[in-house]
Amino acid sequence: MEKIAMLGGGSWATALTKILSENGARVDWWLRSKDDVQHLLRTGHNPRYLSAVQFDRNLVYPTTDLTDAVAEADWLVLAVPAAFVQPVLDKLGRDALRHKSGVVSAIKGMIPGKNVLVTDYVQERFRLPAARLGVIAGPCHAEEVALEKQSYLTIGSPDVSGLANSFCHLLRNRYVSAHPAADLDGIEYCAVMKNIIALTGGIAHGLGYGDNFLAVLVSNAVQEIRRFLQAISPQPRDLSASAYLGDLLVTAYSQFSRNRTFGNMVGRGYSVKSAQLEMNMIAEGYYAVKSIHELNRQLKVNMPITTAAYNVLYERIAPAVELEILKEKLR
Ligand SMILES: NC(=O)C1=CN([C@@H]2O[C@H](COP(=O)(O)OP(=O)(O)OC[C@H]3O[C@@H](n4cnc5c(N)ncnc54)[C@H](OP(=O)(O)O)[C@@H]3O)[C@@H](O)[C@H]2O)C=CC1
Ligand SMILES: O=C(CO)COP(=O)(O)O
Repeated sequence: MEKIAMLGGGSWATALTKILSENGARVDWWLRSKDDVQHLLRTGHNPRYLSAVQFDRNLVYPTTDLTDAVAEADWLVLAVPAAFVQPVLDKLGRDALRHKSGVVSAIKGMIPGKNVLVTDYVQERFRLPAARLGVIAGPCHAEEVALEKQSYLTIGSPDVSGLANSFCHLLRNRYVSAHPAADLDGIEYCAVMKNIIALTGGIAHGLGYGDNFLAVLVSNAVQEIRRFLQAISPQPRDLSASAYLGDLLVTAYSQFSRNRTFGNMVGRGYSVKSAQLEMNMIAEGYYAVKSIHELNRQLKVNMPITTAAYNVLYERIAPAVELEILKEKLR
């Protein structure tokens, strides 16, 4: 039996724990909330995220003890939002992951302040070879996994035929298709950037812009993402694949999108703080836009959408003013 340590207590950790445990893996699940762990132990349900999902208590072992959760696992899956993951990882000893089959990040964000990809941080901190790292990507909302709607995941890793293939095998089921891919960095950066685009689309929607504008925003976003990836991680890649374009589309258009919802509130006049409080979930794009903007100070890629989102969220430019400027730059 494969043993997996799942880190994170939110929607995506809950959905992935459902998929993995229903496929017969043992999941040692680290959550930060003692109350949530107690509730899971008592009832088999995560009380605050996808609470309808019932877990098999012979396969799923919730705990607040991080070292315990990780100790015996073959695989580590990271599903703590990027803004909070570094302090969690830093509690583990530098050799704690040395014998794992792989560390797979399900996080779509960057380490704030350091502005590095989560897998780059893990590789450096735990001195792991790149071939032991992977990302879980693709257009997939936790809410639809809970409802067992057909979904597609891509596992990116330099070790396509080993790590990526093996992890796909752990995920595939009646309603989840999983495919391996080699472009770890490109997939991870794209997953970060699509959140910024969806957030900006949400701002536009909140201001009253319609579907015509959103379609143009998304088309321009593909070009912006292409330019950025070409500058930061140049290699041939097909951006129309679902790990890139599919993820951008689901986030930009879905009712479940946290980033779009957050942007929509900002467009309607909520402050960042009140939008965050009201959502009760994490919009990674808010943090990502700062990292990408700062990274781009050196790269100097033309990124009008990211610049607009940064100006609204961090320079306190009125959304209506910033969108007026952005609209002139789109084609
Ligand atoms: N939801 C989805 O459909 C998908 C999410 N992802 C990615 O998964 C990652 C996790 O997101 P998701 O599961 O959606 O998160 P949610 O928005 O569902 O939940 C938020 C999580 O963040 C934790 N959290 C909030 N504030 C803090 C803090 N200050 N310190 C530490 N932890 C905190 C919460 O813990 P608590 O409840 O204890 O407050 C909770 O576990 C993100 O990178 C996201 O982009 C990727 C694909 C799909
Ligand atoms: O990445 C995700 C789905 O693929 C989740 O992010 P959003 O909730 O913002 O769409």
